[in-house]
Amino acid sequence: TRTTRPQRLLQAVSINAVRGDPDSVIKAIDHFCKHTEWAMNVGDEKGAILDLVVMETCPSTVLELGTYCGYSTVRITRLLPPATKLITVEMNPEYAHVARQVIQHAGLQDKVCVLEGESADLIPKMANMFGIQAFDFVFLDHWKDHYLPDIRLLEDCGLLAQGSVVLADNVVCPGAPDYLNYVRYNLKYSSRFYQAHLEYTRVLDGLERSEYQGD
Ligand SMILES: Cn1cnc(CNC(=O)c2cc(-c3ccc(F)cc3)cc(O)c2O)c1
Ligand SMILES: [Mg+2]
Repeated sequence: TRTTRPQRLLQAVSINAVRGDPDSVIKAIDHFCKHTEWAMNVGDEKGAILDLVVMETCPSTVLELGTYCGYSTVRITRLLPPATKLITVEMNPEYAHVARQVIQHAGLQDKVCVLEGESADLIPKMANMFGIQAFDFVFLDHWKDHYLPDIRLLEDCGLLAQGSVVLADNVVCPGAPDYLNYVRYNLKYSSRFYQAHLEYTRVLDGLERSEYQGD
């Protein structure tokens, strides 16, 4: 096929979504994935849970690992007050390029920094790069076997503080068993599971919300 799935998703956004309207971008992507072509966005059902957790956290510094096409980036950023920044990390340059255009279509480009590269390389540089102490909210949605090493790296870099909330997608499907075991049985976290379904399907999945209790 000439075009890639992310490019076809972006085309659906540019045709069906209103420029500067994040909700119309979200609706256009969900419609595309339900009626045209499945894609690994967090989706509408888990997205509504993501919205609730973001709203109750009221974060001022946000990190997302795994941008893909920017669907969850738009979902989160549309809920943030003007002064806040969201940093999102994507290792695949083609995904990052599509995500920047989706984020721009939503009119949220001034609140988002899309970083290209490996999360393990970038996390240790973030405090200096952005002049931040800790992240109030972290959304994990990248390679599932990177969830555990990356949350440990965030701890070691002092980027989690008491009350920091880490929300992880796909803890059932595809699954992140080592990560779940860590956050559920480690006293440094208070963790709870939100049962849902894999985006746009009836397959069971869910999100794990883990609150850092401090050192
Ligand atoms: C290539 N790549 C770049 N980033 C990533 C990280 N994301 C995932 O792997 C991911 C995968 C699935 C999924 C795929 C096939 C299937 F049959 C069931 C589930 C769903 C998700 O929500 C995901 O986030 C993968
Ligand atoms: Mg996911």
